[in-house]
Amino acid sequence: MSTPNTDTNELSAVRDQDIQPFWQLFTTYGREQLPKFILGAVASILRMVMELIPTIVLSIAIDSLFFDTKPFGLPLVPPEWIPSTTGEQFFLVLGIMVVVYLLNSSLGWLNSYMWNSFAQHVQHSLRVDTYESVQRRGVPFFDDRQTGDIMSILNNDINQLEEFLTTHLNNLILITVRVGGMGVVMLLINWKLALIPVVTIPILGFISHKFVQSIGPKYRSVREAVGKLNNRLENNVSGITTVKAFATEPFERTRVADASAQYLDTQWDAISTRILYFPTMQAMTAAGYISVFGIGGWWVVTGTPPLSFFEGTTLTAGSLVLFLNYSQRFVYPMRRMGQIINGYQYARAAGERIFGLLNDDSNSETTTKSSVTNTVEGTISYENVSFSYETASDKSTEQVLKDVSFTVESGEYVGVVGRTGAGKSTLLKLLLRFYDPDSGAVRIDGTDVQDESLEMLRESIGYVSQEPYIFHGTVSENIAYGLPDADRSDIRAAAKAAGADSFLDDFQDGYDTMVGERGVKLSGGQRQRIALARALLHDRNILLLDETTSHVDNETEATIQRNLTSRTDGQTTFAIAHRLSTVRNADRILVMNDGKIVEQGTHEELLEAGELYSTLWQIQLGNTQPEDSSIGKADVSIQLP
Ligand SMILES: Nc1ncnc2c1ncn2[C@@H]1O[C@H](COP(=O)(O)OP(=O)(O)OP(=O)(O)O)[C@@H](O)[C@H]1O
Repeated sequence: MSTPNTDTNELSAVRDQDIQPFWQLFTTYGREQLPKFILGAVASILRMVMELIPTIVLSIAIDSLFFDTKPFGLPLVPPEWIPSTTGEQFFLVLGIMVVVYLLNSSLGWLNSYMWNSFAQHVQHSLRVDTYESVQRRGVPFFDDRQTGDIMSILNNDINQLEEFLTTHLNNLILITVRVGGMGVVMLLINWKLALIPVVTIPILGFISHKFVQSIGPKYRSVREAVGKLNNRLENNVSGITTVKAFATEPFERTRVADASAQYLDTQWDAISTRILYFPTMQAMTAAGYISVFGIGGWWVVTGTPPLSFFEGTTLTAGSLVLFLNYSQRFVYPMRRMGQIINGYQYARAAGERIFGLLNDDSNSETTTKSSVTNTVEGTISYENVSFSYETASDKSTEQVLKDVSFTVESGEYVGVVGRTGAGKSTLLKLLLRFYDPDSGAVRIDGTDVQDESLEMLRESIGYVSQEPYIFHGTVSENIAYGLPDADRSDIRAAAKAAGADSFLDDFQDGYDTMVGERGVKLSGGQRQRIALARALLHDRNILLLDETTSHVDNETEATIQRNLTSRTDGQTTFAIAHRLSTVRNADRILVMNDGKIVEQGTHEELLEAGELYSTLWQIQLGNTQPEDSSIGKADVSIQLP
């Protein structure tokens, strides 16, 4: 039985697991890049220290050089190093400023270089690993999920983590050092006056925290509304011909307007909270700044502190300038704090989704034992195979294949026919191990396919699915998919055998024609023939053709059949077909009905038996009408042989 996901929203449900995304990110992906991270962090810290120095030096210059109220001295510098004349002292201050600003710029460059390199390399490794992990999943994994959900992990979530590493984590270090450094310097100069700006830090932090708490759910609503609006627009644009054909433009306009209005409402709700945040932060910082200016200014002007609390400490004009400069510079970093917390929340959620996927191996394709066969002869047997799909939304386990048994000799050409939904495609998918049977075994050359290496198994099989996928690129790239070194003449020969040469020769760019996304520039029949050519070029020992020529005209199909007969000589071939003429000349035809093989034999034998195959044949000839209402329209409408 397939191993489906029973949770429709499993990719978001992984958040509930005990995942420490940042720990895992640093221990698994950051380890190799650790020197860059450390160097970047050190540069970041030193840079912030450098930023503190000019204001300190300015405050000393004001007191000692401009107003001469204090003897000249520099913290941490021995007095014997200090020059004696005012002019020399001034040039020392000037020199310090120049060196500090030069160092600051160099450290800024080093910090950005190391940090970006660290984040980009981590992002790259993480994306490739996550893609590989997705690619390893079995087909049931993809059956139960929307492509958009998987894409959003591979793209948005990984970008979100990268942005956190590049911007927010770096900013966090910068802000901590800057605000902490300024706080410490002020406390050292006048701890009592420093209490005013320092006390604003936790208040600003609290406001930021409250902001994030209230804006978080609003952003989530915005993202949901964006998702709905995108889905609606994508659906409508993709289905524009249906919209036009059914003249439903007014109806669709209303639906788009509704989705857009929902987006407007949620976005406005978020904006009205956001625009309150920054002025509040500014007002708080301004209150601190004005208090420092009021108290400090009065103190410097009168020479005495305005309140008895401040007695026992001194304040000079230079120190006041430093206090005012530092308190004003609190606003910007504290504003950023809100963005950092926001970014952290986003990145954490993204990390949980990414690592939830990476840590969960339950849907991965596995080979139970190592490869036991090296080359495949092509004898295939199904032994009492039963199978049912189980989907997330519908837990019913109605059997699609019921106790199916048959054997096909190497080199046999086998047609598979039957009503729509009889289980024909599923039968072939079990051979490819897209799904595993609930009971029974599928064997190739006597070996259970579950005991083969998956790679070996699939490399022995050429498969053309009912809706073949054409990649964006040229015709020849599509035919030679997976064989980049294929010879042009081999590509042409495969195309010829698949009946594609006739239309390719008419194309202006021939085999170099760009086919558009999913091959939109080709007709259905042309797409099928390119997919068939692709399978033929791979020249595998087993060939599975699922309705491969259903979209081509009878004449072309007859040509393809003739080519296939000679080209697939020696290959074990299964060909599913509704148009019975397609498999008329098969060595054997398996007739399926309701998950069982109800008849098998050659065309003539089956006609003679007068059972289901014979009925279907007569219907296709137009000699009879379907009596059994369960013979679907699709069976009746197919073309005459
Ligand atoms: N991935 C899937 N998940 C759940 N059910 C599925 C899945 N694929 C097919 N089915 C169901 O299994 C049954 C058999 O499908 P299958 O594609 O094998 O039939 P078929 O004989 O090839 O039909 P057709 O001739 O229309 O292609 C159908 O009822 C179908 O709805």
